[in-house]
Amino acid sequence: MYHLIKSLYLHATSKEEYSVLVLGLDGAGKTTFLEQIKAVYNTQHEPNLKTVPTVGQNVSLIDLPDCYLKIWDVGGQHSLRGLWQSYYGSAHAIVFVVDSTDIGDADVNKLNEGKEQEEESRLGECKLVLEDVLQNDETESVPVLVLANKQDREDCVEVVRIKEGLVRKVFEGEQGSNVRDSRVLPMSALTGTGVIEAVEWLCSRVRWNKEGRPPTMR
Ligand SMILES: Nc1nc2c(ncn2[C@@H]2O[C@H](COP(=O)(O)OP(=O)(O)OP(=O)(O)O)[C@@H](O)[C@H]2O)c(=O)[nH]1
Ligand SMILES: [Mg+2]
Repeated sequence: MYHLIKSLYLHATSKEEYSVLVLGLDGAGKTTFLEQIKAVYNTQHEPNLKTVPTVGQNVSLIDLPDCYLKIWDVGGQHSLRGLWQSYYGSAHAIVFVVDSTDIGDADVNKLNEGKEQEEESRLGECKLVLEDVLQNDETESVPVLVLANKQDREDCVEVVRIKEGLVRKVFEGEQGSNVRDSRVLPMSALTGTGVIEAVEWLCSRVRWNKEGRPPTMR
C-alpha cells in the first residue's frame, strides 16, 4: 500500500525531463539562443546578449507546463568539438544552429571538389560537422532541429536555401534517415524571433520519441 501511494504521489508531483543538446559552429548563436529561452520561460531572467565564446558548457533547466527541458549549450570552436560526443548518449534532441550569414549562398553544389577545399569554406565546415553529428551511432533516431539563425540580418541566406542546399543534402546522405525526425526553422536569437517555435517543436518531438529515448523523472 505504501508503495502504491508513493508511486501515485510521485506520478502526481513529478514531470518528465528531457535533455536537449545545442550544437553548431563557433559564433552561430547557441549561447544567445539559450539566453533568450531562459528569458522567455523565466520572466525574471534578463537575457545577457553580450556573449563571449563558450569554453566548456552552459546548462539550464527550463520548466514547461508538460515537461522540463535541460538545455546543454556547448562551445563550437574547432578545438572543443571533440567534446560533443560525450553528450550524445543522453541527448533526447539535438539543435544544430547555423549562422545564416556565414555560409556563402548555402549552395553545396558549388563547393569545389575535394575535401581540402570543402573544409576551407565555412559552408563546407558546417556541412562536415553536421554530417559528423548525424553519423554518430549514439545520435541515431534522435530528433534534430536545424535553426537558420541571424535571420534579422540583411545579408542572411533565406531559410529555404539553407534547407534545400545544405540540410536536405546532408540528411539525404544519412543512413537510416527515414527514422529520424527533423525540421529546419528560421530564427533570430538576438531579437528572440522563432525561439518559442523552436522550443515547442523540441518539446513535442522528445515526447513523441520517448519510447526510443525515455525521459528521466524530476
Ligand atoms: N544579428 C544577429 N547576431 C546574432 C544572433 N545570434 C547571435 N548573434 C551574435 O553572434 C555572436 C556569437 O553569438 P554566440 O551566441 O556567442 O555564439 P555561440 O554559438 O554560442 O558561439 P561559441 O560559444 O563560440 O560556440 C554574438 O555577437 C551574438 O550577439 C542573431 O540572431 N542575429
Ligand atoms: Mg557559446
